[in-house]
Amino acid sequence: MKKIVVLGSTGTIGRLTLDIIRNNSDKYKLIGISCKTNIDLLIKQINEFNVPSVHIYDKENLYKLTNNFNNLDIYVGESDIGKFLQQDCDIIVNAISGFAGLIPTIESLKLGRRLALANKESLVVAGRLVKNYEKQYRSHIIPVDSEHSAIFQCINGQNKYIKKIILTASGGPFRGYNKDMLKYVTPEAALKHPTWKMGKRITIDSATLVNKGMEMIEAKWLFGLNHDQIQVIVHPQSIVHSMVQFIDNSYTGLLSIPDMRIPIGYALSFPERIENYCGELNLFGLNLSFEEVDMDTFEAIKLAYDIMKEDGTYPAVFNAADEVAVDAFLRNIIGFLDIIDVIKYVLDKNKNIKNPTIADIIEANNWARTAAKRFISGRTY
Ligand SMILES: NC(=O)C1=CN([C@@H]2O[C@H](COP(=O)(O)OP(=O)(O)OC[C@H]3O[C@@H](n4cnc5c(N)ncnc54)[C@H](OP(=O)(O)O)[C@@H]3O)[C@@H](O)[C@H]2O)C=CC1
Ligand SMILES: CC(=O)[C@@H](O)[C@H](O)COP(=O)(O)O
Ligand SMILES: [Mn+2]
Repeated sequence: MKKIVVLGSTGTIGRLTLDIIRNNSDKYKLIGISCKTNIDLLIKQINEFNVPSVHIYDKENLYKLTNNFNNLDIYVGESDIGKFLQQDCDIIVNAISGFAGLIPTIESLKLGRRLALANKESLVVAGRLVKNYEKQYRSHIIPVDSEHSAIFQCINGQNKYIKKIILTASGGPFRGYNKDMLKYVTPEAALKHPTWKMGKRITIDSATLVNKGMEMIEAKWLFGLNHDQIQVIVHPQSIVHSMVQFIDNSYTGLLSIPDMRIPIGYALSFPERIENYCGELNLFGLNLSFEEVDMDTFEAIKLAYDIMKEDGTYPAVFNAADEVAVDAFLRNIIGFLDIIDVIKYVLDKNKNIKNPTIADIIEANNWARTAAKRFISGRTY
């Protein structure tokens, strides 16, 4: 019986992880969960899984927990995350969204645990440090992101023979649009992802292709690649979750229906596999297509190549500016194309720090948020 902690259990990935645990109660026991504000759902999860300990980021609704439970271990705020994770467990799933996932990633790695990592931001903003912690504390990151789970499985121990990886992108809801068409698209339209059901921020990031830019950086660190070993192609059906091309020009790819329970299940069961109740592929009904990515319209891919080459605090600034810009777009304060303009402006103003410490990265994140907010509110920095 493996003991599991799920960080961000109230989110899309968190809820799907609980679904796998629910269906494999002979293999997995949920011993800790966390959320930011959604205490009502957290309470339902505590009751269903009889969870003994929880972490909440915001203390605002703490009273709801203390009123309902006598024997629950409750941890509150960022300063408590290390203590919360110290309990005896086998796998920590980090399904927190955004920069907030970084410290929980580091605390998990310091404990030498298996980390099933959905929070791609941790690797984007601090990839080198995160990989160093993994090595130093003999912990093990298993990717949850569908493309990276696919690549992890496709490499199959043959890292030294990789020529390049081919990261597939659905192209999002605006595939084929030009900049004129993108000018007036609404948050409602951008939230209609063609193949996946996800949280709001990542769904908007898929529409701008910032998500794919982040995934390029994530892949660089996870698999130790150079920027020129990473190719992005558009594959609208989201059936081939990515491919690896080896030096002999053979390719391996991983196919399944687009259902995150498959890569989450693999991150829990690795190196074994568990049966899954997700749908099978109808091979005879498949119509797979691949297209070049339009980098002039979707500039995030070009930016990601530049950021990978520059490294330092640039990736943290890229992520922070995007988090602020996406939030402003969702609140109808800026337009769709402004998202990338905000990111470019903030990157341009940033003084890059090479080989940053965690403190440098946190500072760059805070600086970039302020710069992005000022730019959005019409002031320049
Ligand atoms: N959804 C998907 O299919 C995929 C997601 N990912 C990655 O997984 C991560 C989660 O995505 P997704 O599930 O879609 O996101 P959601 O927005 O659906 O869920 C986010 C979760 O994180 C919690 N959370 C948010 N902010 C904080 C914070 N400051 N401190 C602690 N907890 C916090 C939320 O709590 P509350 O509910 O209380 O707000 C919620 O449980 C992201 O990094 C995303 O890029 C990767 C691949 C696919
Ligand atoms: C499910 C998953 O892994 C997402 O990150 C997905 O990749 C988003 O789709 P896009 O390919 O449109 O970015
Ligand atoms: Mn992905």
